[in-house]
Amino acid sequence: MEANIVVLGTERVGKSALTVRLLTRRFIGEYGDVESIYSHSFAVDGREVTLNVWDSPYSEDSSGETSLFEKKVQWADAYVLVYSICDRASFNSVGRLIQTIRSAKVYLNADKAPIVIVGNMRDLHHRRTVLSEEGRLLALNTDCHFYEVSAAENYHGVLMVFHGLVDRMKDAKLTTKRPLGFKGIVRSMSAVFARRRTDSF
Ligand SMILES: Nc1nc2c(ncn2[C@@H]2O[C@H](COP(=O)(O)OP(=O)(O)OP(=O)(O)O)[C@@H](O)[C@H]2O)c(=O)[nH]1
Repeated sequence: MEANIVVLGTERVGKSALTVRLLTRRFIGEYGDVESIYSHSFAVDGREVTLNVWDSPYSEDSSGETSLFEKKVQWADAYVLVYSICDRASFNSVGRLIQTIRSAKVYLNADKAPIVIVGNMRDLHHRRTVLSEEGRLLALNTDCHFYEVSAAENYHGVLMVFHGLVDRMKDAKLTTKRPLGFKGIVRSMSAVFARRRTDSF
């Protein structure tokens, strides 16, 4: 099984931290503004699963309808929408993202693509402005799944987010990887560690 996953959310909510945690098990603190697709393979019930995870720095177009944003939505088989539990605006934007994704997918006749809502930075509970119940309620009302995690402190929680998505996609036939149609988007992990800034788009 091969599946494409897009990680979305407003700025500095921990999108790269979650992605890098999944890939390397490490939390490195600061991450470059690198637009990247990473491939990650692991075994589930004896079958190899490959996830192509698209992580991008936040920009205004992440909540809009630009062609790059639409391309991401179309490319993805599933979505990880991240907010920070210390940032109410980032939580509010998740609701809007769900609507945008769902309308695009309805248009594409693929509106059942799983969406996971992730409240990150759980370790900063003393600065919390979004209650767990609010995240859970949003997920319930929008037929999404919900996790609260700390990319900084816990690898297991991050793993659960992505493995949970795999469980939901297992029965779907996601064996065909759709081409992106442009080159130069795949960056190596070394680009993240080197904090290299790119202007590929
Ligand atoms: N305390 C804490 N800090 C975190 C956590 N996750 C990420 N951070 C920090 O939050 C900041 C932003 O993290 P990033 O992963 O770069 O966030 P992003 O959403 O990719 O940001 P953009 O690229 O600007 O869109 C960094 O300083 C991280 O170290 C977490 O779980 N706990």
